[in-house]
Amino acid sequence: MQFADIIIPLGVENFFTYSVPTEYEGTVAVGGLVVVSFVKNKRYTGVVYALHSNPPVGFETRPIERVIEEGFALSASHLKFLLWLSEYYMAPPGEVTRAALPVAMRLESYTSLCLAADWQEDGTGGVELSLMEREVIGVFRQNGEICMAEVEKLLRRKDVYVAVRSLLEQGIIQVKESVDDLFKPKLERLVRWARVFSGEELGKIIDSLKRAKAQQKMLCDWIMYCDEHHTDSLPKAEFTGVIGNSTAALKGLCERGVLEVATIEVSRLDSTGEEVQEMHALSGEQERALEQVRGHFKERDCVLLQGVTSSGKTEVYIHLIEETIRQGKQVLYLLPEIALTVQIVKRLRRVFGDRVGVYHSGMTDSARAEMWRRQNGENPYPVVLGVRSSIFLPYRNLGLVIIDEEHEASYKQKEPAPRYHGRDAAIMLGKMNGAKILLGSATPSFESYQNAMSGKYGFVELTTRFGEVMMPELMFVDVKEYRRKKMMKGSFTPVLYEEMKRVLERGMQVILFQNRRGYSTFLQCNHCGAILKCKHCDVSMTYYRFRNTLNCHYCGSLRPVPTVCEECGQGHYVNRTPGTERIEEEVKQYFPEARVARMDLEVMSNKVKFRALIEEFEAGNLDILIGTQMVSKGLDFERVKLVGVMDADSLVSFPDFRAEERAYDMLMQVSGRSGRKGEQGKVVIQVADRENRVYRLVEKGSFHGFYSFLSREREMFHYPPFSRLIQIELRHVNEYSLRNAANELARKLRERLERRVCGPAEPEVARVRKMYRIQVLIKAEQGLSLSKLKTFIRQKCDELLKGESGKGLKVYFDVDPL
Ligand SMILES: Nc1ncnc2c1ncn2[C@@H]1O[C@H](COP(=O)(O)OP(=O)(O)OP(=O)(O)O)[C@@H](O)[C@H]1O
Ligand SMILES: [Zn+2]
Repeated sequence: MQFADIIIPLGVENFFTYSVPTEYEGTVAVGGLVVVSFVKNKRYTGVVYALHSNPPVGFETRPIERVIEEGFALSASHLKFLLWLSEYYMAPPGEVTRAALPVAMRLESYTSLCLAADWQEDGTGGVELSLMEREVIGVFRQNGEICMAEVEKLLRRKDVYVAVRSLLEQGIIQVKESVDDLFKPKLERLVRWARVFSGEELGKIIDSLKRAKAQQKMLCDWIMYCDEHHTDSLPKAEFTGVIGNSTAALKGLCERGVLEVATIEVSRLDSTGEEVQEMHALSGEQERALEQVRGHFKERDCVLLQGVTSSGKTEVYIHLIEETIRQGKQVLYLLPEIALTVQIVKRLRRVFGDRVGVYHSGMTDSARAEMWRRQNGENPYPVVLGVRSSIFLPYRNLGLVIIDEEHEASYKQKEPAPRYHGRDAAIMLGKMNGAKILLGSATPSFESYQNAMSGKYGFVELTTRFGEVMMPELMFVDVKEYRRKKMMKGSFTPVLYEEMKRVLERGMQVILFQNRRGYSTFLQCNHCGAILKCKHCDVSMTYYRFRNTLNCHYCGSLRPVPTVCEECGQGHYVNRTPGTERIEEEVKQYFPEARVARMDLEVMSNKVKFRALIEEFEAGNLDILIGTQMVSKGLDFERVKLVGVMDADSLVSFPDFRAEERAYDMLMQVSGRSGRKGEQGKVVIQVADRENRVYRLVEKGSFHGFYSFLSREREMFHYPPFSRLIQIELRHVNEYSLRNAANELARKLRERLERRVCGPAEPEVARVRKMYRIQVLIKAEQGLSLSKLKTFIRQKCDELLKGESGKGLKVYFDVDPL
């Protein structure tokens, strides 16, 4: 008899052994997806970890219920990579699998399902439904939204999985937790010419429409549009927006056989159809850099490309991508945030057209599954552009991994586990696949820079901006002084105000950077000074003026603003520190003529809005863009001549050993948006703490100097890149039990690890979702075996969990925390 060890996509340790029914012997393979029933007969889609013939002792195995079609099996190397992630980041393999597979692929008993909104009785496209499928449809019709376990219960059968899956694939039912329907071909309504008309014919038709003015106008507009845009069709929604929204007129034209509304099937994966263009020729310096990168790749896997902002790193990448795919290999191009994909995808598609696939969390689940299946199939995209989760896609023949803006903290997955670093995981992915890895940044992370300086990575520099453009002029302005003299205009010093005026008068653009979101970060009582905090988390709530509510960024709870102070009952709440919204309001007051837009998480959550915003700004239809760190990096706008940093001190003042590195990066990056083409740009940095050493280091402008200066301290205090960190976080509803447990753990760990153990310490936010949190940090010097260390830590945590203080305790690991 054959047995299979299965990874269940849940946060449980271990593998689970199932028996392989004879009918499936030979079909079940390592890496394959199978359906099994787990605790309480709930069904899950698991991954086969190993096959063997050793019956487990002490319990009866249950059989694998079903093997999922091939298109979704993980390759051996893919599985190996996931297991490496699990091991390195101390996350159960199930948790890694959960992160790796799109929801649509790991259908499980709890997944909520319902009938597709637009499904109608005759919507099967002529496919005959099985009896079981019809029964399942019946259950959904009566019950609305239910999960698979309930379908099984209602039908009193255990074998509904096949039917459910088949209905899912036909788009008759859909997964509720995903926005879109699953595996269902996406349909789009298209307005187009009913047939080809000659100019003469059209003339006649227009004449004949004399008494149907609306139709005549619509037709004329349509003809003009088609001419201008070299097109002959338009999605219905756009047609309504661009040409006109008179349903009657459109209907009239259709009835006359001039236009038609067709329903066509489209892929969810954006495609362009745009014509591809030649790559830009590289400048002398870029050519030299490319040559050096190639040279290093002969000896090393990893190269760090440090290029000042607007030096054309992206152009160098493009040349490398071209070479790689010419050799028939794949490229993974990683970016830290979705925000940056908008512009880069355009630049890549201009050169590589439809050979570029995009993958990120903003896509619907079906689109992600479609992409997954495609990459696993015969005709995968040669180039994948995506955020950190793209490391989970299948790769056939990876030749190059590019990690752009490699210093970005947003590469790190924070919650939920696995808490992996996109950059580091991608490096490993590249190595496991024998690919070359290029890290790029204007302000490399200390970790990568240290690797470059020690010779572990190749190191290549671009020191000038493309096109002999000058680096921007930096102006530090002391806010305190202007406050004292009462010369501030709201949050603007006269210096920034005047510079803005000058730039706007010349028809150029301004970016204002404010490191916060919301109308103001917090509300404070004007009588007793109490700060309004979240009731569940130990953190101040953010005030959103436009809906007059408070929002907790940690647990997400919302509440209205109390009229009197909850502490003293006398004062009322006033805004402190201005956020992006408040800056926007002030800009409107001081620059009433200017066209202003705001870009922050709020706006970002809407993909369409966000893309439109970037396009508007690019096209020059906006004058001022106000934003949080999203505006600070990677974006490439020609006409920005001034960047204003509203409050630089807020960058420096975090209680974190990386705060200064981050502040430096941020200031360099945001400055990098100014004057990227043509004449030199300016940057006005408003500060109160003028003497801060970070500002002095920024002024000096030497990254190497900055690194040398700060890395001495890092080395002295055993911080990365001179050590590795592992953070253990404990959570409990009871603060007292938590403290006890944490002290006990720290004591146990100290027995062997001694001074490498720091804490327990309360994190900045000591309570989240009613759970108290406390952290113990382990510093591991170079040379210490990490895997032994992890085994030891895990062992001590297990002891703790099994003991008296383990009740109700939760333990989380974060390896290389940021
Ligand atoms: N060889 C080239 N030919 C034509 N245009 C170029 C060339 N190199 C760079 N550019 C243009 O200069 C601008 C800046 O280049 P790019 O965005 O690649 O810089 P970057 O180094 O990636 O900057 P950042 O670090 O700020 O993201 C872009 O608009 C790019 O199209
Ligand atoms: Zn909260």
